[in-house]
Amino acid sequence: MPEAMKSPAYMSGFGNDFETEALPGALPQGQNSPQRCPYGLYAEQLSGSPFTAPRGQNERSWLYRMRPSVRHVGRFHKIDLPYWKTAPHHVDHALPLGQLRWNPSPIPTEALTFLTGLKTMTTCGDVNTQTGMAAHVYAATQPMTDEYFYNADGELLIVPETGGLSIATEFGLIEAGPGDIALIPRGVKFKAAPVDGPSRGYVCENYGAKFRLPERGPIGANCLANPRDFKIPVAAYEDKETPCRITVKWCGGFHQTQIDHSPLDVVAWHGNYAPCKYDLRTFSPVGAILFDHPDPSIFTVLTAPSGEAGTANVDFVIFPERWLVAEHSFRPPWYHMNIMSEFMGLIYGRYDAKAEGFAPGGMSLHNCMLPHGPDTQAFEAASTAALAPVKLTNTLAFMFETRFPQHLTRYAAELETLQPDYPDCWSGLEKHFDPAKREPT
Ligand SMILES: O=C(O)Cc1cc(O)ccc1O
Ligand SMILES: [Fe+2]
Repeated sequence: MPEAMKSPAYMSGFGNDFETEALPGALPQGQNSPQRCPYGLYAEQLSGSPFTAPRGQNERSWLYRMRPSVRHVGRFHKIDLPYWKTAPHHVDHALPLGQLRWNPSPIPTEALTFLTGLKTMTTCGDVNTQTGMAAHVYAATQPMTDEYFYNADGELLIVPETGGLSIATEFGLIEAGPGDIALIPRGVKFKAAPVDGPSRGYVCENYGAKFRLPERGPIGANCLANPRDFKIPVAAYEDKETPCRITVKWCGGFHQTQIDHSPLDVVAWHGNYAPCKYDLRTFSPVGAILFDHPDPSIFTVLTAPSGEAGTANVDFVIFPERWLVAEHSFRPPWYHMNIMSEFMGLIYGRYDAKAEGFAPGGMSLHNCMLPHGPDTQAFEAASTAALAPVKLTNTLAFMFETRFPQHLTRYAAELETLQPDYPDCWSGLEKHFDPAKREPT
């Protein structure tokens, strides 16, 4: 009988209704809640949407476990995770408004877990009204061995950039490396361990409605993120009777409880509320095949709606490898100001609008209505380049784009990796206007 989760195995399909059992016959058939469950398990429902949510958005799973969650979680004491901040979070730094960019933080040498190594860069919205999000960075050098966590405040979209994470959840084991994302729904217990050396990356904590696949509209039934490329773990459990700690994040506070066993004791489960992983390199981009630069919404991998049509609580957008073929066009992003707030990171390679200064593991923040666009070098190169088809290779940037203004934490404002001269990247954009000369030079 497996006592610990060893190697991951997955099922396919975003939001499907799955059933999986780690022991034969562990999953009750034909009903959810038999008088007595197989193997002496307890039945427990985990609801990710209100019971009465419309069928298409109704999300819940049934878990068959050694002990109900009430035996894992309760009798808390408060703990402090001082770098993990939650909206609404009052501004406690002196940094004025501006376009911001940070170099990557060095990988730490001290012992940090995914939890203790997580630091908040921005927050927005309000966790109490289940709106908004937080953008975090994490650096983990140590596994969460007998430490478990769940987040009542939102789901976690984890974006590894260096090293990978092995994430043991109640639903089974997920491994995610650079180029993958992992999505851990609100309320799902897990522990994370770095694999391949220390792991560094980004996290979007989504306080709002769960991430879902965007509509494809006239694109049709295929391309962008295809549902079958989302991988959902098969059931796997720990049967471990050792002292363990569970930390719960609840409305911005951290609460801990001690137990004498592992909470990852789910032997079988069925339902459509489950963690998953996705390889961003399986995203099939659709773009401009004749001229002009489309809005980046064509690269939306997942969207968390806000309730107002087309106005996301947060979109997760990527800028993957792709061909640039547009004729008589300025191919990089245009200069723009946006009502939405854009937090960006780089997983590998270079970003075409900022070939220098935006490094893997680094970040930028272009907040609500703050102008930005290609740096001087990128503008000049793209304005004069021969417009042959060009493949952008070795590049994977992403954006957490939210309808809410993003407020900087003190940690982010005072980070020594903040680039004080970032706005200078546009200072070479000179006036070329000449009323006597219509033809561009
Ligand atoms: O600002 C950015 O670099 C992100 C971005 C990319 C793009 O192609 C169009 C708009 C946009 O905000
Ligand atoms: Fe932008």
